[in-house]
Amino acid sequence: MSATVEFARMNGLGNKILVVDMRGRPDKVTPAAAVALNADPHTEFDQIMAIHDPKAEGTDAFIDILNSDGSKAQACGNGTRCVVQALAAETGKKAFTFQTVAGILNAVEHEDGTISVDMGRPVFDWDKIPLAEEFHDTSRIELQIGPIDNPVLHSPSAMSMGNPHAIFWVDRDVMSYDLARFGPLLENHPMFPERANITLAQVTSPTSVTTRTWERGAGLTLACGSAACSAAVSAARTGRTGRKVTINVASAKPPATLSIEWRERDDHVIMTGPAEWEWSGRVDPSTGLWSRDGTREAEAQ
Ligand SMILES: N[C@H](CCC[C@H](N)C(=O)O)C(=O)O
Repeated sequence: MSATVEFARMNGLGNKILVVDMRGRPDKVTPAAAVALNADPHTEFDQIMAIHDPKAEGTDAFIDILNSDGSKAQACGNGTRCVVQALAAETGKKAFTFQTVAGILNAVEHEDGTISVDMGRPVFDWDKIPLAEEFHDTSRIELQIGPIDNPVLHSPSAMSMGNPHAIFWVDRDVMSYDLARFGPLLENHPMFPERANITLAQVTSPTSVTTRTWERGAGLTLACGSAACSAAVSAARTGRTGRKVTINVASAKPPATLSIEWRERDDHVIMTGPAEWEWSGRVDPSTGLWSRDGTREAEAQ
């Protein structure tokens, strides 16, 4: 078995993704490899999407998702679009069914190159998100940060989109908050036994929401697809918007949008947006040692 495999550096609205081709191998991308790749400015990333051989009939691949701290994620919307683009370019297929630890995901690439991912059903039960305390209604939970009588952020909507999310509603520019400071405190708050992705959301119309996210296990990222889905669902669930919204991802560079529909007929959340290939190379999935295709750097390594 070769020591190295192909990988591609891609992004979804600036969310930094490494797509690693582990097909035909029994091993996994190790947490140590993830940490090493993230420590190098050329390969630093938010998520690794490792494509493995399918484990279940009717699926195209099993996808393992790692955060940049080496921890596992159950869902990654932006990364899933990157996987679709990579596999569509390789195979010419347009529709895919993936298996992840969180379940089955269907995705399709459209004529215009955008990609829709069916992210499945949102989960609102407090113990499945999971939260540490019982809440009958998780659309507004008791949690605040800042001075007790004048909190900076409070009463988030909590839910799982396969992975845990807390959405804090704000009424001014999401970029004006010190999320680098509050993000880690909230991600690791005792309310979230499996930690949580933390999103600031400003509703700008009945069909649009602006978001910015601190990701569990990855920190401040330019964009987060599952958080965009969670903001859209939570906005509709609390009567702030309808079930079809445009999410303006304020931190994306340049600022960009995702279309999200929380489908009435089957409760599924459909996320549509772009993916972008940047460059390819080879990587050792156990150590993270890598080289880039077609460059001197590759020859040197
Ligand atoms: N960037 C991803 C989410 C990563 C989730 C991860 N930070 C976690 O739940 O641990 C997305 O586009 O959905």
